[in-house]
Parts: sequence; C-alpha cells; structure tokens
Amino acid sequence: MKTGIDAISFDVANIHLPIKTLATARNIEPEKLEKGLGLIQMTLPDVHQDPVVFGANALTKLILDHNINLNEISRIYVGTESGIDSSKPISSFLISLIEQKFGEDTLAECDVVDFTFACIGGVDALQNCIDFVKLNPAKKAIVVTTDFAKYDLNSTGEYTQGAGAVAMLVTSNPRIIAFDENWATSTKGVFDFFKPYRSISKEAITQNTNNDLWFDNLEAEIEIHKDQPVFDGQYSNQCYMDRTRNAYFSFKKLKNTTKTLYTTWNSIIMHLPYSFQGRRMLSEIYALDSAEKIISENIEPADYQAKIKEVAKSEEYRNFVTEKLQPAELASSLIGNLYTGSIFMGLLSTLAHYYDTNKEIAGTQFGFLAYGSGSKSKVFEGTIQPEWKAALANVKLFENLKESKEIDFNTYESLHKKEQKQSVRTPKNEWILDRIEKEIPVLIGARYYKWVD
Ligand SMILES: CC(C)(COP(=O)([O-])OP(=O)([O-])OC[C@H]1O[C@@H](n2cnc3c(N)ncnc32)[C@H](O)[C@@H]1OP(=O)([O-])[O-])[C@@H](O)C(=O)NCCC(=O)NCCSC(=O)C[C@@](C)(O)CC(=O)[O-]
Repeated sequence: MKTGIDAISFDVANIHLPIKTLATARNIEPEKLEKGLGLIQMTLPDVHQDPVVFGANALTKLILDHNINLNEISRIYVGTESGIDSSKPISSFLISLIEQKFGEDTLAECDVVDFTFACIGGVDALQNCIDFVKLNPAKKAIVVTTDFAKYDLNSTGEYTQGAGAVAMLVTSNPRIIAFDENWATSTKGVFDFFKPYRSISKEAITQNTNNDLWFDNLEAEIEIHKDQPVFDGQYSNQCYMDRTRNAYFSFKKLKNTTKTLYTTWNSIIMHLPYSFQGRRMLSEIYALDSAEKIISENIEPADYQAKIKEVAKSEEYRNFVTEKLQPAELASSLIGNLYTGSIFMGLLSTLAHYYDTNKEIAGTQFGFLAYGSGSKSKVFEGTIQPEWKAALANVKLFENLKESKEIDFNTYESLHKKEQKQSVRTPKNEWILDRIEKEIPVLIGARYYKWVD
C-alpha cells in the first residue's frame, strides 16, 4: 500500500520588500543578493499575522479546497520553531480556531502536537504521520508547518527573512506523492543557529518598547525569549553541507546502490533558507558522487576544494541545476525562508511549475534533502502519483504570489520593530490576530484570533 501526500495548501504573508530596496538601504551590492543568493523579494508578517494565523489559514484552505471531513482526521501534527508559548503548542491554537469555524468538537478525538527541531521539524512530523497511516491505512493525518523566519536588522540573515505556512493531508493511496520506505538520517549536536533564552535586567525592560520580547517574570533578572536566532552563517552552511552529505551517502547505503541518485531523481527538493542554498551546497555531493568516491575515502583537502569549485562552475552542473533544482527555487526567491515550510514550499513550487507549464511528471521520482539547524538532515524519496494535477488544481501558487503587496523600507522597519499599528493590507476571508491580553506580571499573555469575512 502507498502512503504520502494527498493534498497541499499554503498561506504566506502577502506583503513583501523587494530585495533591491533592502540592498540599497544596507549598502549591499544588489547583484550579490539577486545573482549570488537568488533573492528577489522577502515576505514578513503584517500587523494582524503571526505563525498561528499562517497555520490556521493554510489548514482552513486545505479543509475547504478538498472538502475534508474532519471526523476522518486522526492527527494534526505541526512542525514549527516559532512557538508562541512554552507550554501551549501552536496545534492547540489551531484546533480551537478550526472548531470555531467548522463546529464545536469536530476535532475532539484528534491527536495534536508540535514538533520542534529548527527547520526539519515539519519533516519529522511528516515521517511520523506517514508511519501512523501505514499502520492505520483507513486513517488520515494533517501536517502543518508554520514559521516566521525573523532575523536581526543589519544581520547577514536579514535578507533571507520570510513568513508563512504549508499544510498537507497525509493518506494511504495519495494523489500527489507516495514516499518510499528508506529514510536516512544524519545528526550532530551543534550551535550553528539557535534561539536561547536570554537574561535582561528589570531596568532594561522599562526602557524596552520592543514587544517581541517575552517576559517570564519580573524578578531582578528576567528570562526573555527573542524571535530572532543567534547564528553563525558560514558555520551553519558547513553544518548543512556535512549533515546532508552524510545523510545522502547513508541513503545510498540503505538502498544498497552505487548509482548516482540525483540522476534518477527528476527533481531535487532541498531545505532552502534562501533560493540558491541547494545549488551552492549540492555541488559537493555532485562532485563526490559523480567521481564515484565514497565519503570515507581520504581526499587531500586542497584537491577536494578545487574539485568542488571546478564542478560548481561547470556547464554540466549548471544544466543539472536548471533541470533538477530550479523549479523548487522559484517560490523561495519570492517568499524567503519559511523555516519548517521551506522544503515543502520547494515541493509545491516544483509541482506548480510543472502544472503551469503543462508538463506530465506522474511516475517520476523526487529526491528530498532536508536540513534543520542544531543539526539534522534526512534524505528520502517519493514517486509522483497519476492524480497529482487534479489534487493541485486549486493551489494557484504563482498566481497568488503575484497578488503580494510591495512595501517600502520604512514600513518594513516599523513592522520589524513592531511599531506599526495599522495593517498594511486589509484582511479578507482569513484568520487574524485580534488581540493580545497583556497582564502584569506576565507582560505578554493570551492571544486571541478571529475569522474575517
Ligand atoms: C547564508 C549566509 C551565510 C550567506 O552569507 P553571505 O555572506 O551573505 O553570502 P556568501 O558570501 O556566503 O555568498 C554570497 C554569494 O554571492 C556571490 N556574489 C557576491 N557578489 C556578487 C555579485 N556582484 N554578483 C553575483 N554574485 C555575487 C558570491 O560569489 C557567493 O556565491 P558562491 O560563489 O559562493 O556560490 C547568510 O545569509 C546568513 O548568515 N544567513 C542566515 C543563516 C542561514 O541561512 N544559513 C544557511 C544554512 S543553515 C539552515 O539552512 C537552517 C536555517 C537557517 O534555515 C535555520 C533552521 O534550521 O531553523
């Protein structure tokens, strides 16, 4: 029996800053961001949006577009690293909103939980749901990935920001993609990117007007949690490369094959913290694998680097990128990093590209290289199913992205600093953040949401 993704939907911020505008303001060469990293624009939440809003909107679209009977849903598992509460998961917010719209107790017997492991939490949720459906073929599960990839102003992460969610229905005999048995994992505990609690003095709080700090108590030293990560960009790239390479070669071992897998894959879907990350990182695997070298082989560091550089610049590799990776990059260039949702937005971008260009891909294999900081990679593969086009008919990814509203630099900074009071876009047919109940001593308390027609 096959198991995989039967339906998919998304919700992104729908307001964006052109990368050129940011480059000019920050005195960065626009060509570096556009041609070097593949960025065109970045999205960020409007005043009424947060990760609960994105997740609830993607989930509501999934339910409405595919007439999902909620009584059939046994699990809603959320991948996120943007939790808004240390105890109450985003999935708990989602069930209350869905029941608000579709009827009380419609999800009363549904199991819900959040998975957090940086960007790979959504893949963990998916793998778990696939195993569940394999054991219970009559049951269905939903995976929601939702995040706001927010970085400090003036940091090297600033131009990779993005916000939004992807929701997927996981069933037996799925219409879009069925996953194969083998999943390879590579893990190592590192500090490449993380969001620690930080201490701040009581005096500093009274001076602080930035609402994105979360205050736990008002004793002398206060523990706060910040949305923006602590990270080391180049080291995080190295960790990404090490983990995905190890998982890729473990995957080959699991499959007991010496074939270059990327040639058997019609498309390659990688975690994309920015559009060109996949193509910049995959050249190493490409070089090692095409030279039929195995990872344990001792290669002189000097030769090794030279070989990778040579491959990355070759026409053969450029053609390979255009054919296998570029379709996944298209949406990323227009949205930015979605953390847990990035790899699934890459899948959606590829499917939508082939849908819009009327190319039949049923029966072809897609390879997945997932990464989450901290760090972990998973490599797996799946086969596109005959009904993928019918399942995708309502998604209209690129049409929707064209509707995004451009903002200017001042609006961007004021949204980032949470100084903006009015929404940039008037919400319609969607969930919004209605109010945050502020209590003393908990400065930021319960969050309330409502549906706007
Ligand atoms: C990703 C970095 C490190 C990039 O860092 P950076 O310093 O902005 O860029 P760079 O120097 O690494 O690369 C610039 C590229 O532009 C090229 N370039 C230069 N000038 C020009 C020009 N004029 N015309 C054309 N091209 C130009 C230049 O040649 C180079 O391309 P290359 O040759 O190396 O392929 C930075 O953006 C960053 O710190 N980002 C935040 C962390 C991050 O995204 N890390 C990625 C790996 S970790 C990950 O993916 C997990 C994550 C982040 O999603 C979190 C999670 O798991 O939750």
